[in-house]
Amino acid sequence: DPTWPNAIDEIEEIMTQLQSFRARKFADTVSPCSNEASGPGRQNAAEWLRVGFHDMSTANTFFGIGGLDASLQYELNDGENTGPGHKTTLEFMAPYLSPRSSLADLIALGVYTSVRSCGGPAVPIRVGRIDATQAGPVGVPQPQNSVFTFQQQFSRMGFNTQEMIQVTACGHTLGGVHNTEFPTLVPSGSGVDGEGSLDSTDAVFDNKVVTEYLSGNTTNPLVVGPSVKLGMNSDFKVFNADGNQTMEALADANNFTSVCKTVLQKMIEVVPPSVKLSDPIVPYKIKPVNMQLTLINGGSTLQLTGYIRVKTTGLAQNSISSVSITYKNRKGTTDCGLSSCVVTATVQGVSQGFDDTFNFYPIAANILATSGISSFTITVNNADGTKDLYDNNGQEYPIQDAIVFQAPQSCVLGSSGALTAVAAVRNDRLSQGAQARIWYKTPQTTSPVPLLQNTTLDLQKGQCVGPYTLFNVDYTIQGGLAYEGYVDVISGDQSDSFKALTGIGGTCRAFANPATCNGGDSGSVGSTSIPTLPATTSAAPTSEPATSEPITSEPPTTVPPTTVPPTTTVAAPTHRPTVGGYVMVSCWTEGDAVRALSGNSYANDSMTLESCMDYCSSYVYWGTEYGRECYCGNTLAKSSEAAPIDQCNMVCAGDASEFCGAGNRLELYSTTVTQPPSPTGTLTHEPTVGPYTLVGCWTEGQGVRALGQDATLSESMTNEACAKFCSNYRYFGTEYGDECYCGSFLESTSGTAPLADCNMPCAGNQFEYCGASNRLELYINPNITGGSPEQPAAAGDFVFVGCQTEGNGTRALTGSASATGTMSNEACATFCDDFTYFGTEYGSECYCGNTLAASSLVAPASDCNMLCSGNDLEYCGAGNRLSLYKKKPTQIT
Ligand code: HEM
Repeated sequence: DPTWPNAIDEIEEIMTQLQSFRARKFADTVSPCSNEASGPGRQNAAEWLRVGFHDMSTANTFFGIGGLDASLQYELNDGENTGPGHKTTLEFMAPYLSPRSSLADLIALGVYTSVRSCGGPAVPIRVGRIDATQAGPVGVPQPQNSVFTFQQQFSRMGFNTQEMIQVTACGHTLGGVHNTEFPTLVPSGSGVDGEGSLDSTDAVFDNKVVTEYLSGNTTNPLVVGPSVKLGMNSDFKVFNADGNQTMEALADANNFTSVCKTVLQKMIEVVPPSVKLSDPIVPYKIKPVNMQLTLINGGSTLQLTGYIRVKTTGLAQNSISSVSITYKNRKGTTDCGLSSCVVTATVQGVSQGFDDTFNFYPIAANILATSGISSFTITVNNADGTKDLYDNNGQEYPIQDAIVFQAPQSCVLGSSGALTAVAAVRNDRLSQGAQARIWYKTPQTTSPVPLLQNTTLDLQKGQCVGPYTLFNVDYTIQGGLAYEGYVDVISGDQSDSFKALTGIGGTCRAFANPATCNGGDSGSVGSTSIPTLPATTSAAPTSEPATSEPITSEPPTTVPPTTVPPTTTVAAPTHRPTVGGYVMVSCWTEGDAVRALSGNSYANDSMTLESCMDYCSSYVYWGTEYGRECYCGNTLAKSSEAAPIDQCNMVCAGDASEFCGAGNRLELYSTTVTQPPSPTGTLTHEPTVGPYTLVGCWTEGQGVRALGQDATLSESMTNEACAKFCSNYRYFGTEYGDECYCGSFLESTSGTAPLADCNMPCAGNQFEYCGASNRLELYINPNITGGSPEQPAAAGDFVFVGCQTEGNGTRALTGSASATGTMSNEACATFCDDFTYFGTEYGSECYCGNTLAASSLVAPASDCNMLCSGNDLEYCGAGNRLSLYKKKPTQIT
């Protein structure tokens, strides 16, 4: 493996995590190879390969300028890059542009991705290309050129005649020539969907382009047909440049594959001499992913979260039982306070690339903020009892705790671009100050891809919380692309970098229960200026307000507090129904002269349910007792038994908002999974939760919450918990993993989003999704009637699409129709059950269909404003307006 962290990390992830858990989905539009996501006759895989060539082909290797540098984005109107395919390809890649993945590297990766998706070789990918900021010279080979010109052009690119023939044959095994771009070569009516294929298998990376040419039965429009007379038969001119010698060698299929691998690699490695490319990317065997420290519990705990990704290609299923990390404290020694330095996890999800599969093991370690962390090692615990230790090529995996980005206290609003970035700086480093480098994208008029820029700002010193001090800065990202931004926070020689703004919420959360300042600049304690950016909405999640008086950090005396914590502003303690993958069993007695749980144990004054869970994460049971003790075990002593819940009345020493048993009473939790979960189908969208059914993934409203009537926030949030909290409401939705919103109706500016957007696991259950930033995991209980008229988000098995016009001279939906005086969206859903779509119109009409007429247009949601004849709390379209619904995707039914 490369030494982690590494400059290849981001591209490696985009390249290999294609599907399922934490998928980056880079191959979606080019899979399968025949996919025509941009319209009929427009094969995306072929377009991606051609983009690689066109961007490179203006290179001048004699002067060392140009090459694969993404200058193509500024050259789309120069007459050499005709057709829509270059633009659609670059637009698709644009969101992947980041401080760690240049557009030029993404174009190179596109060559690998499209070729591999079409069954071709794995073209080696090296990264480090630098993006041009303006158009380069012209010089893309054009079909009317002479063979002499072609040879000169390719020689300028660094290719000899043989390589010219090879790389052109390798490119022209995919896709075709288009009538729209080359009407003289592919006249109207010929080809399929206006496309004349370059070989008979235009969606397979094979050598038919060679063998058909040699055998004389090719239909390649650049070899035969009208191109011959017009002198535009460029493939003939190129292929024949050495009397077919090179083509004959390519008639061997294996040779074709290996030659293409070589010349396509050469093609994407034409770069200016100033660019230093990395070694070819080989997927890590073991890779820490998204490792993040966050200061929590009033400043007493640094929570380490992230995943250990393990390559499982070729391994038998379930051959790994768990993965552990063993960390060292800030000083580099193995004393982690009273708690253990080992955290163990079982698999949470799997992902796949073209050639590899990966398991993800979620890490959640609560580390004493005073002792900190500097590095960790990884142990893979195999099912056969053996262990494999990984130490990052002898360096251990480094984690710095000098400055950490505080995602909960940071926030960004997609609409306005208002960003607040908050970091925690260790008090012994305050003299170094703190900066934020903000990476933001702004739309360009000269390119379909926004420009990535950055600015560095000083952070303002704020509140001191225990051994850390919070710093913050406000910045507005112009241009509407705030969610594609990133932040690095920097203090002297240390930084916590590449924090994607998609990963932070819309509401800055106050830092709850700050501990007494410890070693910091006490002068700043009073100026608790961490801004709580008001969400645009009335109902921000109700986190506990920050206490103005820090909670005492003195260790509890022998009798820990038994009831409400000392300040009235702290939320009342609760029994948490779930903690991580564990559910509460009950309050439980110790055994008769034996411990109820006889595995490991520890005790300290920063006890929380989480820290006990982490400590016991390889056990079936754990329990906290007497506020500060933690016990683990795989069985319960026979003589122990359930006790009334109110006997567990001592709050946790480290978190006054939760209970940790009492004297001789365990707050007992048990794992929800008896077996380690199988590595497939783990994390899911729950189709039903009690009486609620999943509608899908929905956006927040514009400037107002989609569900505005009640809200709560919890570190043990699940869809079940939110359903319970919202049980009087027609809708509930979970968001950002730990937020819960209720409403009797849905705001009309909230709309559907791709289900894949809702990609955050619930804070209280790692196996179910709870929305994401600005995305609700939305549920409806159709039996509860709403408070005011609305367009229901779902009816039967259908989900609301939008308000649509009728077709132009035709009905939008032509399958079946009915009209009654008792119409409702539910009634129409039942009537249209066999169809893909239904729509209600003019209050009492119902139409069904499997397709929507192309001339039916999107209308403002407010146009669909006629109440249903059978339900005056719902809208059923209007005159010439359909309230359109579509069947739910099978994933969520
Ligand atoms: C003398 C050199 C070349 C010439 C004159 C040439 C010319 C052309 C022309 C005229 C088209 C039709 C474009 C359209 O109608 O959309 C085309 C398509 C294509 N070319 Fe080339 N090409 C050359 C070399 C290459 C090379 C080296 C590659 C890549 C390695 C490549 C990849 C492709 C691909 C994949 C398509 C299909 C695009 C699609 O289906 O959208 N070409 N080429």
